[in-house]
Amino acid sequence: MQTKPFRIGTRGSPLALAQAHETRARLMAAHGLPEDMFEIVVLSTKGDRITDRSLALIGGKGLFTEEIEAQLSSGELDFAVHSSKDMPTKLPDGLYLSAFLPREDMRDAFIGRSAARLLDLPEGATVGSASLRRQALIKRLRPDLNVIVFRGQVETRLAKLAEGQADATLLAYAGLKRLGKLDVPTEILDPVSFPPAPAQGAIGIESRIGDARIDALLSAIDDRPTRAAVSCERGFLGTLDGSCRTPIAGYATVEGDDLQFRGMILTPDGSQFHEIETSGPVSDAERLGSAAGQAIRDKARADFFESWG
Ligand SMILES: NCc1[nH]cc(CCC(=O)O)c1CC(=O)O
Repeated sequence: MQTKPFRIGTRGSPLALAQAHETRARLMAAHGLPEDMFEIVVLSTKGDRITDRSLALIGGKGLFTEEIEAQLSSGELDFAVHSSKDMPTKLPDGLYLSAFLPREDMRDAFIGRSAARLLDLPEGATVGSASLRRQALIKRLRPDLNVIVFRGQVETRLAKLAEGQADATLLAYAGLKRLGKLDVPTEILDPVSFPPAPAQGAIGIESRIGDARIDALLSAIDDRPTRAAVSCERGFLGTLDGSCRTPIAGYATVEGDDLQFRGMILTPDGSQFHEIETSGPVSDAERLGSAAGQAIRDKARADFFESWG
């Protein structure tokens, strides 16, 4: 019988804390455990401390997870709550994504000041985003727009927008919803023309491989359809490029035993892109994603993909 509280690792941003609290609430409900059986341990990561440079330039996704993973591996934490989107495709030896909460809306939200919709922005308007994927997708649809780097927490980006540093910005709808900012978006972008990042909107829980006690705790809140969709999307991402230097987009939807996936890769300026569509059984989720990655790579090799190095 467990008597000491479970130690849950998380970053300290309001979004990360909301995700840790949601995870705790689901575990309390699933197991009938009191709140004080879960201790939320807030850790600062390199990604949180460095806010003035593009993530792609300072080393990519691992920046938000290194410190937390070190404490998971050493046993100081029992499990960690993450945005699955921020997780590198390769995790440190001995750790894995052991559970996923039911996915929130996966789409991107557009927040416009000078127009409510992306396609209605005036010519040459400025859009703030630090995401290479969003930058490329914006340029693909609106090559005239001026994209500037917007980094930092959701609140920071919204403040920059309100100050007039840009005419519009884009954020994950899921994050805005989790922060209770439902009325902030002026448009929810269609995922076919503006596909989300792999694993966007899915809270993932990382823990040690072979920790039967933690596996038993977490399996009660694991959402199988979300696991399948995220496995497929991460399979796609992993085959193409594990870092975040390449604009890669894609999402899977699951209905019963059937999984559908759409993926896209773009040049950073959005002038060239390739799309792929596939479907198959949920049991093949990861393989479907990596095969789609291989297929889109083959399609693209002839023209632009090779030149990315
Ligand atoms: N890279 C930051 C990040 N990581 C996860 C989310 C949103 C929540 C999610 O996708 O689950 C965000 C903010 C954003 O893209 O607006």
